[in-house]
Amino acid sequence: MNVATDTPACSAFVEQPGPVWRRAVLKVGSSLLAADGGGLTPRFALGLAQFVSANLALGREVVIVSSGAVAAGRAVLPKLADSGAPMAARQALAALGQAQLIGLWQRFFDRPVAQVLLTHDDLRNRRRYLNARATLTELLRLGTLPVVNENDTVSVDELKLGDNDNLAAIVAALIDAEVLFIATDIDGLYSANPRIDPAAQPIGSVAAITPDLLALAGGSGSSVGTGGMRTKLDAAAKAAAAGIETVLFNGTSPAALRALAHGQLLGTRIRTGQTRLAARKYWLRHVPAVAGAAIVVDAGAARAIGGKGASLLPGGIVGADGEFARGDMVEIVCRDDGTQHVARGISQYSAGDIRRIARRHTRDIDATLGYNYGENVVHRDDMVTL
Ligand SMILES: Nc1ncnc2c1ncn2[C@@H]1O[C@H](COP(=O)(O)OP(=O)(O)O)[C@@H](O)[C@H]1O
Ligand SMILES: N[C@@H](CCC(=O)OP(=O)(O)O)C(=O)O
Repeated sequence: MNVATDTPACSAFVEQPGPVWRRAVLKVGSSLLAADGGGLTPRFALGLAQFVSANLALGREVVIVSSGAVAAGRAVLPKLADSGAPMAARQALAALGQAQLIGLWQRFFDRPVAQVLLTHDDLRNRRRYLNARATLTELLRLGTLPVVNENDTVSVDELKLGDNDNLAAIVAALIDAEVLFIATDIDGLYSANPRIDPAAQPIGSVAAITPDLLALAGGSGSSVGTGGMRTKLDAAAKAAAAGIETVLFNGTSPAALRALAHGQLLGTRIRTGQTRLAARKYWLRHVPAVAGAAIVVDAGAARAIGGKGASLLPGGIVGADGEFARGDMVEIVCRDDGTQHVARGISQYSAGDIRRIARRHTRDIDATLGYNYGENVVHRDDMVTL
C-alpha cells in the first residue's frame, strides 16, 4: 500500500490541542477517496478509518459522511461520464459508485457499516428530519458505523444540498455531535487558495465566520471535489450555529493523523464560542410554535417538566389543542390552576395521536396507535421551560 507523504504546506500549521469529544461526524471528501483521479482508492481512507477505529475503541461515537460515489461510478463506466445527459448520467454514476463506496468503508471495520442516504427534503421536512435522527441514533446505539451520503440518485438539481460539507454539518446537528471533522486534501484554511497563491498563510484557528473570512475561501482544487473551501466554511457556520466546533485537517497527511491520534491537531479549529446547549435552547425558544397548538398537561407533569427538567410522557397529558403534526413546535400548558405556560418543545406525536394516548402508560402507546415513536411525547432536549 502507498504511504502518503506530508505535503510541504503541512509544516506551515503549528500543532495545537485538539477538541475533546464523545460524538463526532467525520466528513471525507472525494479528493481523498478518489485521489488518484480514477475510481476509489484505499490510499487515504485507511488512515482515516484507523482514526475512526481508535476513537470507537475509546467508546466514542462516529458518523462518517462520505463523498466519492460519483467519482467511483465514473471509474466503473467511464463512457457514461462523457455522455450527453449530465443529470441522469450523474445520478446513474452515483448509483453505481455508492455500492463501491460502502464496500470500501466496510473493508476497514469489524462492526457493520450502515448506509444512510439523505435528500434535501429529508432534512427540510421536520417529520422526516426527526425520523432521520431517530434512525441514526439507533444505528449508533446498536454499535454500527453509519456512513452517510446525499441520495444523488433521486435528488435533482433544484432539490439537492449539492455538497457534502453542508450535509455533514446538518448531520452533526441532527445527531447532536460535539465536533465536525472535515478531512480534505489540504492542511486547513489559508488566507488564499495556496494552490493558486504561494504566499497564502495558514489560519490555525477561527473565532468568527465573517464575510471577510468567506471571501478568502476559493473553489475546489481537484477534478473530483465540490465546492472547495467555501462550502467548508459555510458548513462550519452551520455547525457553529448549532454550537458545534469544526476541525479542518489534511486526510492525506500522516502528521495530521498522528496529531489527531494524540488528541492534538494540525489544521484549523473553528470555534465561535456558542455552546451547543445555548444554541439549541435559543433555537427552541425562538422558532415559532404552530398557531393555536398546545399540549395540555396536569399539574404533576408541569412540576416534573419545570422543576426537574423531565421529558413529557403520555401519562401526564390531559389533551391537545388545535392541530399539529409530529415534529412541530408546540406550547405546553397546564390549566389545573388557571392557564400556566409551562414550556415549549418539539412534539414527537401529532395532536390526533396525543388525544388518543393522553393519560395512558407509555407501554400502551403501541397497542393504542399501532406504532410508537418512543416513550417521550416531548423529549427534554427538545424542550425549553418558560
Ligand atoms: N483559502 C483556502 N484555503 C485552503 N484551501 C482552499 C482555499 N480556497 C480554495 N481552496 C481549495 O479547496 C480545496 C479542498 O476542497 P475540495 O476540492 O472541494 O475537496 P473535498 O473533496 O475534500 O471536499 C483545496 O484543495 C484547495 O484547492
Ligand atoms: N454526493 C457526491 C459528493 C458531493 C460532494 O460534496 O463532494 P466533495 O466536495 O468531494 O465532498 C458523491 O458522493 O459523489
